[in-house]
Amino acid sequence: MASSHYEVADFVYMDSAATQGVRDNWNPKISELCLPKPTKMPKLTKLFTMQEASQHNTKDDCWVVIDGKVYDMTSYLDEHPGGDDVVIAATGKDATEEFEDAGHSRSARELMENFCIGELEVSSSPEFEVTSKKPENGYDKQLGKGYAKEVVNLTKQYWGVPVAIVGISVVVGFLYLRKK
Ligand code: HEM
Repeated sequence: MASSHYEVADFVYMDSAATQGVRDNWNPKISELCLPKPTKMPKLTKLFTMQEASQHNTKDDCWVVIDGKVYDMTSYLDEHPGGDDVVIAATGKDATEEFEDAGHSRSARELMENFCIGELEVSSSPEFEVTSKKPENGYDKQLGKGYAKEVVNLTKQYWGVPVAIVGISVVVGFLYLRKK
């Protein structure tokens, strides 16, 4: 009988006498030998920029971005209990707040996974300023056809550090001069 199970066993016999013990107790299932468990297969996620997602903003082609994921709602618009206009108005931006404000049920959240087509590229989130020219400093990340000015964000986040350094230097200098 030539089944895949026997073909694998024959291959072991051809190996060497050292495999004798292994061979005698050899009874693997073919699935255990060759194939990774399907649950461990990596999932490929398509990434979209906000620029790209925002081009799908009509009744016939409607994508929304909710919580970092991109949903193609075109086929569901007519059935959407909240209407199509609210959804179309929420295209081209992060619609998480609007989605949450509508108080969607658990079944709505399960249903929406059927429309997920990918994820948003992190560097394309709206807090990044988009410029068409590549800036010269090293902080900027590429974003679709433009460039995200991450330096704007870094400045916002770390402005306190230089201010603290300057403040401390002024106080120390002042005390030093007074002592003299
Ligand atoms: C794939 C995405 C979405 C799915 C599957 C979905 C599904 C649903 C469902 C099933 C309901 C009925 C109530 C419930 O079961 O929660 C609903 C209501 C509603 N949805 Fe959505 N929705 C989606 C996206 C959005 C977005 C992006 C917005 C707004 C920008 C929105 C606004 C609303 C509103 C205003 C209601 C009516 C709530 C009410 O009348 O109480 N939905 N949606």
